[in-house]
Amino acid sequence: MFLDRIVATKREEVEALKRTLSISEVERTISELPPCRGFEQALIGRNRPVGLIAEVKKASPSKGLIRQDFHPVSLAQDYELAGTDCISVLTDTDYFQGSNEYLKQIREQVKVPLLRKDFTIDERQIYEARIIGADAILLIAAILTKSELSSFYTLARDLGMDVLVEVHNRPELETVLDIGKATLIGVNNRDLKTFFTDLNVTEQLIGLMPKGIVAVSESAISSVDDVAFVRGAGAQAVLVGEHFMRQANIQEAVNELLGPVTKEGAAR
Ligand SMILES: O=C(O)c1ccccc1NCC(=O)[C@H](O)[C@H](O)COP(=O)(O)O
Repeated sequence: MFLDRIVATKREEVEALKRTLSISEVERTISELPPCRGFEQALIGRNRPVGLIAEVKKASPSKGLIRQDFHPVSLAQDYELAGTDCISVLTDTDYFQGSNEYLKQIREQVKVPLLRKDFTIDERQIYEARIIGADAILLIAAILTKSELSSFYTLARDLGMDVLVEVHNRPELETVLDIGKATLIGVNNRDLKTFFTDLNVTEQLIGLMPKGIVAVSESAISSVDDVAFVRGAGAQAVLVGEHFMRQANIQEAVNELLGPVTKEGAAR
């Protein structure tokens, strides 16, 4: 299964990190870094009725190469100019043709809070995320134990980052809610094991979330009707990658999908 292959690759990457990243050294470096930009806060005070995390995504396991003419900084600048609340940057190299360098370069050029989109399975990756300039990390419930979800969440928060915790089914959501830490939860409409996508997953899971959670609908969103559907289901924000990556004019595409900026920030 593809997800198992991705996690196996991450285990190899973590072994390499163990040789190159000293936690005491990175803790010193991190203590001198400026604070993170509020990722979750940007979604709460969103620029439009529905918040947007726009993704910088060159390729994917399900679709192969998505964007040939791929200039990550220029894409991120277009997203920023279009009033995107947050940007997600895929840093996995083997399966998404992403890079830590892309996130570092984008960090230098845009002010929008950044999500490091990767498959976190070890605490070293969390330190690494902070050092390369992430404001938030993704924790995927499908690949972590309950105890890992809890301890990785706490570590990321201790390092000043926000955490988007991703679920795809009811047992995963129940585990996350049982831990009782997550305030920002993403429902992935894509089953990462089969790649099958279904926006109804958003409707099913957001209905089970308590009040106070910032809920994000992720994946397979490509039309105004899709946005209206997940918004009607209770999503305060959407995470969109492939649809934007296939457009020639990114700024126009953002405004067509989400509507114009209204700065209708909403309380939870
Ligand atoms: O996108 C994939 O094919 C994929 C396969 C296996 C694991 C994760 C995968 N994608 C990560 C994501 O969650 C998406 O990049 C993100 O939600 C945006 O989705 P989309 O708008 O459909 O590009």
